[in-house]
Amino acid sequence: MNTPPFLIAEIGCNHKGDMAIAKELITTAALFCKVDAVKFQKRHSKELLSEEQYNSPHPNPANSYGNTYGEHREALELSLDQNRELKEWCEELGLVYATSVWDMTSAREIVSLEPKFIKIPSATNLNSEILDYLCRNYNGEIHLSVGMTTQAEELAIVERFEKHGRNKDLVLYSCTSGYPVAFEDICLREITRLRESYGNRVKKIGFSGHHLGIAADIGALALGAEVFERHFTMDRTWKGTDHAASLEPDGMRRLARDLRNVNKSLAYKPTEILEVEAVQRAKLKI
Ligand SMILES: C=C(OP(=O)(O)O)C(=O)O
Repeated sequence: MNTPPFLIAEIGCNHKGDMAIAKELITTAALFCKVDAVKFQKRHSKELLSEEQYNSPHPNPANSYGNTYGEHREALELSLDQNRELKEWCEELGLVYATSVWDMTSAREIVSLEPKFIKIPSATNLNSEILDYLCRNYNGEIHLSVGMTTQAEELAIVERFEKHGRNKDLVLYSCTSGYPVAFEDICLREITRLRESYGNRVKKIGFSGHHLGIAADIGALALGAEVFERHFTMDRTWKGTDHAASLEPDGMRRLARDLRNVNKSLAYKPTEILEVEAVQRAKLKI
């Protein structure tokens, strides 16, 4: 029997800074879509951004929730206490809660919540201070995306985890960092390359998708990905970069269903003629 796929609805900042929307997304992900986990993002924008970046306008003003990029990021941020409340809400609904951490303060804060896993986004995977901190101070799984990352950087990341003796807690995600990603840029065979290079050095290979539809995720499953992350929103037309690259509830529900069904079907025939076929063989075969 194949390991069941693990599907994460990436809420990220799609709650728009509103706890009611965050809870509605969690409840829908649990009860309607039946995913395994939901994920958020934690940032301290004053720590993460230079003063100049903080005070500059959003590069795409139509997507901005504030007068500057920094204000925009703050408007989309939930506090540590709010994250604690969301984790409790997830637990009540039987969902795994997780968060990606974008800076050291966020890493320390989220470690204190003791989630089942913590994610390192592609943008932060070269921050050795965060990687070392998590390897030393956090015992759960560490999930890490390799969008915007060279193969030499990728190897150095895996070696860093090995040096800490934490590589068997590492889930490495293939990812193309684009919003949304065109089909020709998804590059699903990167999953095969990651499996061949690191399959026996890390815990699992995953796929973090920012594309349209759900077909590519099924391809990723067939190529051996075991963990799947897709952005999740109540409405793809809402303002913001991630919404357009997200699945709405019915898309997420169909993805969860199809991943599980295709996973069951990925097998060789255990006998040359299956039981179901024996009946047909007696009736139909000439
Ligand atoms: C941006 C994130 O991930 P990825 O690099 O997989 O898109 C994230 O997890 O916050």
